[in-house]
Amino acid sequence: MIKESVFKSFDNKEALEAQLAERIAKQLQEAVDIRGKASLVVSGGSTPLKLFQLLSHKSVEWSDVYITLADERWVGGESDDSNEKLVRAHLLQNRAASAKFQGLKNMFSTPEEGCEMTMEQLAHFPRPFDVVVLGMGNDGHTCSWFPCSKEIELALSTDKLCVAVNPGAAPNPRISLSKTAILASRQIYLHIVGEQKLAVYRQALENEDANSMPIRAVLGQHKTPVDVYWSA
Ligand SMILES: O=C1O[C@H](COP(=O)(O)O)[C@@H](O)[C@H](O)[C@H]1O
Repeated sequence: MIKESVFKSFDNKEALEAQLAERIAKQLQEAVDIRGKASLVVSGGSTPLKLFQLLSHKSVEWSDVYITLADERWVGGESDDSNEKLVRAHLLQNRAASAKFQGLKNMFSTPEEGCEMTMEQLAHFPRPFDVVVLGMGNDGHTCSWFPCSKEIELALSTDKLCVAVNPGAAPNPRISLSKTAILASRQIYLHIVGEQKLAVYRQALENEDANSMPIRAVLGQHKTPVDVYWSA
């Protein structure tokens, strides 16, 4: 059994998003006040869209905030599958338009070829990351740590910042921050919505086999605080 992390439950997603956006903004500004700069790692997919919009209006010294992605699909920046496109359209707007964003996808044709360059491009990021916002798929994946991929053990064991992933059961080759990179953070949030994700989360707490449900690699560790934000 995995010991449950901080679990915050909301009646609706709007209440969750409002509180999470407020908390992230506060932590980013505190990091800027203390260290002169802050770093934020966000996930893609469908869940964080409104959270991004709320965050973009927050009063933070955004020009001192470095933003990147937990994972990316290896597709062009104009594709609807691009996590970078989502971030550009919904987070890097309004007050947050001046944040320093670095995407994970580059001009190489595969994530295997592009991985080294991505790591170089992230080398100047303030670390440990101040805030990491993760999502979770119904198969228990987080970042692009897919249980069905042949790279899952590497993603969960490498000391490198990034790993190329070919999910098998999900579309598009991916690049993902590694478990080592994600856990080297001051605060992780797991942002999940709906009864199905709640059931997946509860199933993840049942044992520690991270290869079959990679979210366990985050929930089953005690080095980095993980707050779970769930709404119906
Ligand atoms: O493929 C991905 O899926 C997860 C979960 O996405 P959601 O649509 O269920 O919110 C996401 O966290 C990850 O960044 C994305 O690449």
